[in-house]
Amino acid sequence: MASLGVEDAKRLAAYTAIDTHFPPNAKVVGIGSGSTVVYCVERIVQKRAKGEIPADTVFIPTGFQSKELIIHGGLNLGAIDGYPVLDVAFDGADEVDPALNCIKGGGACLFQEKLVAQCAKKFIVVADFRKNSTALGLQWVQGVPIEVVPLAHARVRQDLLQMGALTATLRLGGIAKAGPVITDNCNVIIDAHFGQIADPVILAQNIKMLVGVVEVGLFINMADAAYFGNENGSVTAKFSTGEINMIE
Ligand SMILES: O=C(CO)[C@H](O)[C@H](O)COP(=O)(O)O
Repeated sequence: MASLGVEDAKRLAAYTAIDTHFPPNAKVVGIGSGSTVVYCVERIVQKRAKGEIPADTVFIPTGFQSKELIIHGGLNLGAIDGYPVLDVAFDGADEVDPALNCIKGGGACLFQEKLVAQCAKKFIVVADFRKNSTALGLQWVQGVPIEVVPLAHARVRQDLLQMGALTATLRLGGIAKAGPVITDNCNVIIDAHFGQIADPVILAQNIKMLVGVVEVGLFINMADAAYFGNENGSVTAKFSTGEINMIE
């Protein structure tokens, strides 16, 4: 029996999702952010070279990293303000619950990721087995990423703690940058851990109401399908309909 490492599991999920959900006549396709999406682009480039993907398909990034992936893959780059309707978008996730609600924003790209997902007729999540969870907040304990206007960070952190967050931390750049991570939209990120999230819908609404919050890394009822690469070489495909397929 195969025993895949995390990177191979990511690649397996990404390739399976692209092979299954990339429309043969796709006009506009969204590309998410993170390390798993790299394998989506890898697969798209392979298929395009074989003529299985139209040469004129336009690809919409969700931030700096995916823009670079699209350019370096030799794909046609578009922008979301020029293409507000997408055939499909592929993106990673930090944690996915059985209803396919997701925590996203581990790479600080959640605002553009949510905008692109919202514009897509289909939103497909790709991830490794670690992200397949029974409830949000159980496995991704760094906290829900929240994009905040810099001037509001102190107040929003206070508000989150009052709302019941166990921690609400301004994300710092570490050794790469003195001070906070600055998003592609020139904002900061607060990671707020609430423990196991009982009701992600209400939590997302309440956080979004706070003055200074641009977007919340809780993606509620957005994903149509999620593909998880497993250690044994299979892929678990979960759908918003509740259907689950094991692809061996
Ligand atoms: O939301 C994201 C970036 O903001 C990523 O999609 C998420 O963090 C998953 O990343 P990876 O594929 O590297 O595990």
